[in-house]
Amino acid sequence: MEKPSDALLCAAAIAGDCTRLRDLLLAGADASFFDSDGMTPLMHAAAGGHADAVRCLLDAGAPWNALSPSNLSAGDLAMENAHQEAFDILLNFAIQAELVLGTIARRGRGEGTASHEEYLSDRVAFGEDRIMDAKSEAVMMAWEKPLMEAHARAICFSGDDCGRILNVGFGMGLVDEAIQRYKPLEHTIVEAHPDVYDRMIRSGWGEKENVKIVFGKWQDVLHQLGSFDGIFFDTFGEYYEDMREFHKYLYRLLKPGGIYSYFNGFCGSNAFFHVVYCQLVALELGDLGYSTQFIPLPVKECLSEDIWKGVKHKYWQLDTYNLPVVQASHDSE
Ligand SMILES: C[S@@+](CC[C@H](N)C(=O)[O-])C[C@H]1O[C@@H](n2cnc3c(N)ncnc32)[C@H](O)[C@@H]1O
Repeated sequence: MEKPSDALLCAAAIAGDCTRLRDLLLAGADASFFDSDGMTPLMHAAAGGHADAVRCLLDAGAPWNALSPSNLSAGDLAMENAHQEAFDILLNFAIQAELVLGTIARRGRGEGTASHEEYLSDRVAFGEDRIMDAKSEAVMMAWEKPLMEAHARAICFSGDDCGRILNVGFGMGLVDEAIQRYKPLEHTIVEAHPDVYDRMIRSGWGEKENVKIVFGKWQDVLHQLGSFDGIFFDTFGEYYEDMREFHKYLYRLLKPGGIYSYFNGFCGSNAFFHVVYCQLVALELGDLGYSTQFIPLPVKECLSEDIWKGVKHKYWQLDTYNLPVVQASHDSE
């Protein structure tokens, strides 16, 4: 139940009055209170750029990932208002929280999908501009073509020639079409869905001289793959934890000097959460000995409301896509 001190907490956060905030919190005010505008004290403090108040509220248990009615978190408000110090405090806190709890970490696409096994055993539907799963989630969409071309460019330029390339997740084959243009010596594609695999075979991918198709989940076939100059990872229905697991094998999958990239769709409907996940992945890859750079690509023009017709979950709503380019830290020095 709302207490009078809860509303006073918002007023103190708006004023950036830390002494008052601490007194109210000690007296039992609720740091996770939402006022009548759907704002928390932390959102008010962040929007006003009151860095000390942000710190004080986080220490008192204020939820960093609460969303306002317009889907903005405290971090989004600090970012929108260019309050660097408040933003940095929120970002560091969020990264630590996600490292421990992983509360917002889901996958890039298909947040509503019940289970990966279910996805793999259900039928998928192929359209002109999309592949849909049985639950009306988009498995892959044609608007991503320029992104896939950019990913192919990133992983196919690790040396003088394109060498051996691995793509995990065929989908519509957009990245693979782009990879083929670089004429790799060998191009291995791992795909786990029987319908997607059938379609690949029927469209002639099995007859390409430099292409090797491996049917199965990457988890089951990695041991037979060898090592590569370029790797792209883009699956569906999997969680951040799955990609993290894949990263553990990079040390033997990626040749020295090789480039790794992944579809960076994490938290694609909230700008701050997305930044948290860019930093989190970079941090965890850093611990494994890899450095990550993000190339910002504008995507606003690829997206219109129309393209999402019939799609349950709009998995991307941000104006900029951050394309990750990952290489061994000693290669990038
Ligand atoms: C988003 S699509 C890939 C799109 C692709 N990058 C393109 O350019 O069209 C994801 C693909 O990964 C496949 N997939 C999902 N889980 C997988 C797994 N564990 N191993 C291999 N493939 C998987 C899905 O069946 C789907 O075809």
